[in-house]
Amino acid sequence: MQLLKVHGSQNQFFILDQTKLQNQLTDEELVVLAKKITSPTTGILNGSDGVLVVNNSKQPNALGQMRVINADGSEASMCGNGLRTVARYLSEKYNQDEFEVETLNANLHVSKQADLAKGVPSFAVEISPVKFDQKDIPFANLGHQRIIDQFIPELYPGLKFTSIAVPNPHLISFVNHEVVTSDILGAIGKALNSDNPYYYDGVNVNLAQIIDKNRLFVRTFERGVGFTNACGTGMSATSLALCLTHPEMGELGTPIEVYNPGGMVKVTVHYDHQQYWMDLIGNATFTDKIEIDESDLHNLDFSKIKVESTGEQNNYEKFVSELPNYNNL
Ligand SMILES: N[C@@H](CCC[C@H](N)C(=O)O)C(=O)O
Repeated sequence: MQLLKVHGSQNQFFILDQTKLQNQLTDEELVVLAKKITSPTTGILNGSDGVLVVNNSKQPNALGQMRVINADGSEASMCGNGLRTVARYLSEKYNQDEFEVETLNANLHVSKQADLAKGVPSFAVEISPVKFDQKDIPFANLGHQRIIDQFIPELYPGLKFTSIAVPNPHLISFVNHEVVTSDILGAIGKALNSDNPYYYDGVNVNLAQIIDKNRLFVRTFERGVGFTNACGTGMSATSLALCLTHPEMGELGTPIEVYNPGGMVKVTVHYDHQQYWMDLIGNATFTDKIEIDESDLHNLDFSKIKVESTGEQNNYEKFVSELPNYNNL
């Protein structure tokens, strides 16, 4: 059995293709596997942010199904960076360049794109459905049905927030460089992802600096994970928030470059039939192939694994070294 270690903008995952197993892992086994394999101490290759589970899809138009298990064992409805890597995996498995992938709430369109740089494969993935209402995100006790560019001192004094489900839940604030690189992200992220009266299911928290027209730098504290190098749905939700709250800086229908601590993606925000949706384009990098016996996978025994590097990480690092650096953390 082969696992893959992959990343999109250094948002790290293991891909587990359940269709290759004689006996598929149960949901309970997936939870304990995710908790162990993603940990920097008990996991493989310094862990990851989550596990992407590939299954056959029963939907007629989808080439496969992706489930997203966060590092803490919770299941997310979507993962934008992860979907790019699953899109590449299915594209190579079935030799198709454009298709749909079933996710928890929707079948999403994906397509192979030109390499971002030499040896840096790239995919575009649809981010939708987009929702704004309290019940769809969800949040409570904030005195709003929708949160779009509102000061909410209960969440953090002096910052304006926007909250969007894509369909996993996001909270976004546009801030200056000092704030984006400060420990405020951790303070808000930890408060809203532990027992709290506002985001009672947790929320992905994104702080964004507007660098220029159609150019952002975004840091994310992820629900079920913590600090991450990048969050694809977060950067997509933040690009939509930019178009809504700062239309002079973010244009619908035009690629927005979103820099993050792990690299850069491009997000195009669309508005059709009274619905928003986004295209997220970025790398889909496979760093390592991991051979593990199926029985060892069930028993969570990583002691006999064989790891083979793909060599793609060097290409990715060269690509990142040529990007402008807005990080300065
Ligand atoms: N990293 C992801 C989002 C993963 C899910 C998130 N932790 C949640 O629980 O909503 C991305 O790239 O979108």
